[in-house]
Amino acid sequence: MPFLQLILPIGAADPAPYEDALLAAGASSITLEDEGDDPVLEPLPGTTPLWPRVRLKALFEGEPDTQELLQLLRAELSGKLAEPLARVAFETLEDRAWEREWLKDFRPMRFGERLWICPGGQQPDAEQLRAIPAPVLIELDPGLAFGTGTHPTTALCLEWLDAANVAGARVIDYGCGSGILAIAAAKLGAAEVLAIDIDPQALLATHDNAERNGVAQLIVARLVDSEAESHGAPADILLANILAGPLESLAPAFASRVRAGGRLVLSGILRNQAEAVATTYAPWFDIAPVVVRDDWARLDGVRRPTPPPPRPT
Ligand SMILES: C[S@@+](CC[C@H](N)C(=O)[O-])C[C@H]1O[C@@H](n2cnc3c(N)ncnc32)[C@H](O)[C@@H]1O
Repeated sequence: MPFLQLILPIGAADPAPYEDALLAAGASSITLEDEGDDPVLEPLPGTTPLWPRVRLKALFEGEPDTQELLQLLRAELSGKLAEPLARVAFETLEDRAWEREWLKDFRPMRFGERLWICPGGQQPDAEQLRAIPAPVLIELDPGLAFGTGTHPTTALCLEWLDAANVAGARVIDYGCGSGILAIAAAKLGAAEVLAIDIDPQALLATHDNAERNGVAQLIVARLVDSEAESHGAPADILLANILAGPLESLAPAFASRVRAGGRLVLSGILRNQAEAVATTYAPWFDIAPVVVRDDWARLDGVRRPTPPPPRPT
């Protein structure tokens, strides 16, 4: 299936409303880049720019009508917010081009002390491996899904997993993409992992990668809708590398899905969005100081016990 890629330069404006509008219009993934040399737009009042100029790239499955898509986005973004739509561009990505896009810079990479992510068929140098007491190798082909480790948001989660004790844990990977975090958790000793996504391609990739790594029996992959009504016991660890907007909306749901004392890891958050996301989660979680890499922030926290209801007087 081809993908339509929408390229939207937003200058120095806050990306959050554009991410929300693109998700509402059906985007299955969004990335942000430094826009480089394009002309500058004025920052909106009260916003802090991430880079001097930012460009969003959003992927839509199939061949949606670009005029209808623009109408939807205009309806979501009124007034001054809609101005950058005058500079929007579209391109069609065939499946194979999209796969190559993720794979082009993909070599075995190490995260933390032990974790190696290896693209299909490649191995780290024997000498590099000898230096590590108990290396954990993950063979990965992201297929059409996000998650190779090359993105700082994924790297921040992999490093957290490497440093954490996940042995015997019940883990949720919310927004699993390629399954990279679910598989890392399983290979580091998690007892079971529930991998959830809105994108069927992500579930396929997670399933294939779990089999490739011999951990398919530990990982259940589910579409978000089919999973929502039937969730089981609260998890020991919930990881979610999505975007700030959906993470904020999901806070009450995540609070109900992590046991008291359980751990939460949130990624996909821009540095300047971290404080707002932390505040949203503060009613349920003790949030540790933010960890930042290349303008991306990771938040992690521990679920506080829910206080018992007040006794009737
Ligand atoms: C940035 S990728 C992360 C993939 C992988 N977990 C990683 O860390 O590299 C975000 C994934 O979350 C999924 N996603 C986005 N919004 C979601 C939502 N509201 N519920 C569930 N999954 C979502 C996307 O389809 C995508 O596969």
